Amino acid sequence: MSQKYRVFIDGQAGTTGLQIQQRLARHPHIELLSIDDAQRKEASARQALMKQADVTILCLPDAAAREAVALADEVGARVLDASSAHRVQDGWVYGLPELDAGQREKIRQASHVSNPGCYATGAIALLAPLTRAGLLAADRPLAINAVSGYSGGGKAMIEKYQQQGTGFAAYGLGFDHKHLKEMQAWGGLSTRPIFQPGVGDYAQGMLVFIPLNDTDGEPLQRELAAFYAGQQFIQVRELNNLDGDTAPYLLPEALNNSNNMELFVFTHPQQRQTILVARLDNLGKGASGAAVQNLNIMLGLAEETCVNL
Ligand SMILES: NC(=O)C1=CN([C@@H]2O[C@H](COP(=O)(O)OP(=O)(O)OC[C@H]3O[C@@H](n4cnc5c(N)ncnc54)[C@H](OP(=O)(O)O)[C@@H]3O)[C@@H](O)[C@H]2O)C=CC1
Ligand SMILES: CC(=O)N[C@@H](CCC(=O)OP(=O)(O)O)C(=O)O
Repeated sequence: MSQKYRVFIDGQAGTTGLQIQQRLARHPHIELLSIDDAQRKEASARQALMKQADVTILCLPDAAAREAVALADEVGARVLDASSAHRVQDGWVYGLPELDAGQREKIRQASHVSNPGCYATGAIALLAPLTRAGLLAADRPLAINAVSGYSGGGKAMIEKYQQQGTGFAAYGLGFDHKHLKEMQAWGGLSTRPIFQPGVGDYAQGMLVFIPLNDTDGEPLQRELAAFYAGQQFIQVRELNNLDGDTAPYLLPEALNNSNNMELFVFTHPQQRQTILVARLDNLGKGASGAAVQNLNIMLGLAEETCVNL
């Protein structure tokens, strides 16, 4: 196929934007429309590029993303939004292609696709098949913990960590993290979970944990393995399968620069205690890799093209 699709990245100079740009620069079917640096926050220049583009990818803070969508809608532009502004909003399709059997087709047809949050990608991938199968009750009170590399906080956090080496920090202690809504909505939960993340003194890579008391892990692992069988980017590991090289530790950086995500189930059958874990690159399957995967689906291109850095 020789046709090239035009893509404009609004927010191309940010962390997510740059990573998408790097991926798309070598994409055989994409021509990147770029904006003059001096004009990158000017509405009219951005809107002109949105009009020319087959898809505009928004890599902006939430408020700026909302404004950009208004500009895009005025010229009927197709949008893929990496921000958290539209993830549970009517009229938008949630860009997790592996969510269920019909999600890819919804993404392919959509004019407005919202790329999932990094933590939410891991939590929803673990929860959705299990709540749907009735193996986890929708109203079960859950706690979700996670650790992310500092690149998850964008340019400001990267600068802070690189200059000051701030060390590990726990947050989410106000019970209001911005990924909670999408975790609950797409994870199939009727009860709001507690979500308590942390940021580590390393650049990228994340682990998302869901500990479960009074629960056997084996049927959960079986369901996850069956549900994701054949998916290119989600690998379900064997029960209690720690990395051979690094056991007893599970390292957050193992999938960096890839669009892959691993799901693990650790269980103690006698104690009936289980921990579900997702491992992914917050900038890969958690952001830019996922955005390129969604873009490929929106344009009817091979899903795996240039999703890895
Ligand atoms: N980092 C991550 O792991 C993930 C981030 N995201 C989301 O992606 C979006 C971008 O995040 P991230 O790349 O980390 O953020 P960054 O802070 O690294 O980049 C944001 C970019 O947007 C630009 N910008 C801000 N306001 C405007 C505006 N009004 N018009 C045009 N450009 C503007 C900024 O410009 P300037 O350079 O001048 O500041 C900057 O280049 C956010 O919504 C974030 O939540 C999603 C998943 C993961
Ligand atoms: C370490 C860190 O600060 N992480 C960010 C989440 C990054 C992310 O996924 O952002 P989006 O919701 O825009 O997708 C946070 O907790 O707010």
